[in-house]
Amino acid sequence: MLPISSSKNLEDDEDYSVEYSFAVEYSGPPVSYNIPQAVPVDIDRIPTASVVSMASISSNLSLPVIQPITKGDPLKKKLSKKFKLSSEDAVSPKSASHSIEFVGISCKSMNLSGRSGEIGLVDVDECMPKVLHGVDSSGTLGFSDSLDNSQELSGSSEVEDLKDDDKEGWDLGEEELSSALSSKIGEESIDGSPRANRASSVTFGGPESSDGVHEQTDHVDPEIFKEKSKRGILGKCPRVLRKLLTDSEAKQIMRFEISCELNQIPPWLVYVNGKPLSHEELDVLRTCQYPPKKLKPGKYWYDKVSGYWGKEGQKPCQIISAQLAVGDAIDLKASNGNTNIRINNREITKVELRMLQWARINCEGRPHFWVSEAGCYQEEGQKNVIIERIWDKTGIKLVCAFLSLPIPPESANPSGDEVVPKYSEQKTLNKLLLVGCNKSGTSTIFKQARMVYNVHFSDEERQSIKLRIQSSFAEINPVLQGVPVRSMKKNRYSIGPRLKAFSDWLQQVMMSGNLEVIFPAASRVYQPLVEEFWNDRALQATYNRRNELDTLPRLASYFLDRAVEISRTDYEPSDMDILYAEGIHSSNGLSCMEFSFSESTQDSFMDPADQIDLSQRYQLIRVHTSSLGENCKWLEMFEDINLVLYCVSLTDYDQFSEDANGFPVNKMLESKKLFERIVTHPTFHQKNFLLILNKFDLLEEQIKQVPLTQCEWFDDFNPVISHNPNSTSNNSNNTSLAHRAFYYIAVKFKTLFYSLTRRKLYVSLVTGLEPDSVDGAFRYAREILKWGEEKPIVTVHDWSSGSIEVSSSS
Ligand SMILES: Nc1nc2c(ncn2[C@@H]2O[C@H](COP(=O)(O)OP(=O)(O)OP(=O)(O)O)[C@@H](O)[C@H]2O)c(=O)[nH]1
Ligand SMILES: [Mg+2]
Repeated sequence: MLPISSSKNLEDDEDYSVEYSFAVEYSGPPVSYNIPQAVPVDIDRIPTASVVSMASISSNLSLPVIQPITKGDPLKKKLSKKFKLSSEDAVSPKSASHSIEFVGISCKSMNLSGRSGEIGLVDVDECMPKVLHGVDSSGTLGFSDSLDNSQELSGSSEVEDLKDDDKEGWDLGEEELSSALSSKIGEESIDGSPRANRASSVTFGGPESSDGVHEQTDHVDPEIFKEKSKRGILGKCPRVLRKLLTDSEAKQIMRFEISCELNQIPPWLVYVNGKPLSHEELDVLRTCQYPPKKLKPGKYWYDKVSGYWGKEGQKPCQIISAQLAVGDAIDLKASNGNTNIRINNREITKVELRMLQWARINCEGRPHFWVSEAGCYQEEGQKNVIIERIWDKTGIKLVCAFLSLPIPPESANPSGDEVVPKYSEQKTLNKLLLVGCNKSGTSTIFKQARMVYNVHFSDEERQSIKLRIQSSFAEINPVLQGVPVRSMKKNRYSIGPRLKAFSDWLQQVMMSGNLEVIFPAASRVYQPLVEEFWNDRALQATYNRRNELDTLPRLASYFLDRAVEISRTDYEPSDMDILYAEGIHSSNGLSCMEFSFSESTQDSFMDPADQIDLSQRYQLIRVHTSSLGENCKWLEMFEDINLVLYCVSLTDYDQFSEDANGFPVNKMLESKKLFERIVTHPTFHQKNFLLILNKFDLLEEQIKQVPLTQCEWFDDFNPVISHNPNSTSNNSNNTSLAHRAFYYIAVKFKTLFYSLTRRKLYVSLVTGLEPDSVDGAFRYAREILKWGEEKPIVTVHDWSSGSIEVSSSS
């Protein structure tokens, strides 16, 4: 039936979607199914509402207050059904006012206007934002405390009721509202179990959890879970409210929402060491110096002695203030550890054990430790032996950062040269481990990556780098001066007595180990001398023959060219200086940084399906082999690494180092041995490896002088023979020779890797000193990670067919 039009012609009426129906009572023969009952509509009882006053929240924001719907209205029943009120809720207890609260939202908001008895939809533009507050169980509409203005609504006795403690809040988002009103959906929107109502929060936001990710629900009280997921949207402004209000108004409302008493965490939903908290305990917890961050309802454990705090069954996530009178005594299995090692009567988790091992705390014999708030370890039964404060150990904070373990709150902003990256959720991080033999170039690649991905050096870091460069420069000078003097003709290479004295003094200072302390001041005093020293004919003559000096590191050339500038007090190291400087990360053999990729031109040519999410975070951990311990036993700390980058210097084939007994070992063979050890380490079982063949620029030079066969592993390298008759091999071209050598070495490692793991090794050709080259290698690493996600079991690649896939950016 079409609507009866009183004032308009049918043709003018736009809304043909409105349908009416009528029903008559069935009076036919009996049927086997239930016949729908028609409930007659009593026109007089259709609810009406009208704006009775304007409630002001602030000077420039007022919201219309709507007249309550009268008791026993059919609409009330309809609404309660839509909102799935349980029958007890719908039946009105005399004084309790259960309020459903929602903000007049959605582009079509509900207009319960005036007394004409019509309910219609109007455009938002035509009306003020409506706040429809609560149909309570007695059928009243009104404000709840969250707007904190119930006083202003005097005159309405129902409003007074809202001050009762026993209020019910509901999340009602725009979708629910509009759909409830347009009778499209209903059932799934709101759940109203009585206890949950007591605890549920009052929100202006939509019902969906902000990040769309819910925490693990098993073994979690459904009540806690519900409360937690609702809490996530507190203070988050729904889209529509943003459209309706100005920024500051919306912000103010959201602030009200957060501070509203009803929205505070119900203490009985926060369990600490198995016991729900009281109001007082929650207060203690919230107001202590270092409270738990973003506390939500849930089950937690708390170690009162040390302040460690975590979710039940999980490793610690924070260190809060110690000695708080909160919760019961801690349970041995609070964090679900299985290490047999206890800290303050809690069995610790595997990662915590790794942290202790890294800190070189002896964990043999299943010790039980007492750990103080300050981080002092004491073994039970050994009263006098107190191990130094764990937080004073070098590198420990870095270790915690990549193990995602908490550090003490007061040291969250550390000083000194330790860079502690911001803690990120483990699950979103892709972890890359960069490792290689001595001088393979790992720290150069690490520093280069820092520059490429804009992980800036702090002022403190720059300062310590500056001292390091200045002092290592000072180390070079005497070497340069001392060595040739003995072996070369005196008249040409010897220096004058004054400079000799200076050089001797430097050497003395170096031996005393005080160079870094003395040098900044010394550089000011001696800067003219350094300049003179440098310009000295003898030194220059020596410098010109620097290639003959084993003792002179290659990088010395770079710094010697800048000698005068570096020895100035106001010298600021450039990025290039930092890149070339050695020993910057050597204090603990461990460096760690987080980065993400910026968009590159390469990416824009990619198929959108292949493009990689730029918000992905990566963590690069560089570890020096000396920190891996005997037989690389500390590698087990890195079990959650996603990709191992193994770095090899291509020039190692003719270089030697000394083994433990003082015998020379070819460095390439040494690197091969370490590679085998790491690849076969149980921690890295089934992990992907990317081999970084580094220092290609140097290989190009070196291969002209020294054949690759110098290393016995490469004795069958024969670049003259070409299996492909079509290839125009040009062996006089050294670049191509270096490339051939690179391919050959890559295949050697691939063969080795395959024999050890039956898997494919990825290879990347790199020149660590070139940013694009390093960037290329990391982008390749990113692709490998992506393939790993798509097909977790990597198929074996047939490298023997002659095809070798490499990422080459040199
Ligand atoms: N020419 C050239 N030099 C490089 C390259 N990569 C590293 N180097 C130099 O090789 C030397 C050793 O590099 P590092 O990055 O310090 O090596 P490492 O792996 O950190 O080794 P440790 O110092 O033992 O920790 C440094 O002098 C670097 O400047 C490269 O690709 N080309
Ligand atoms: Mg280094």
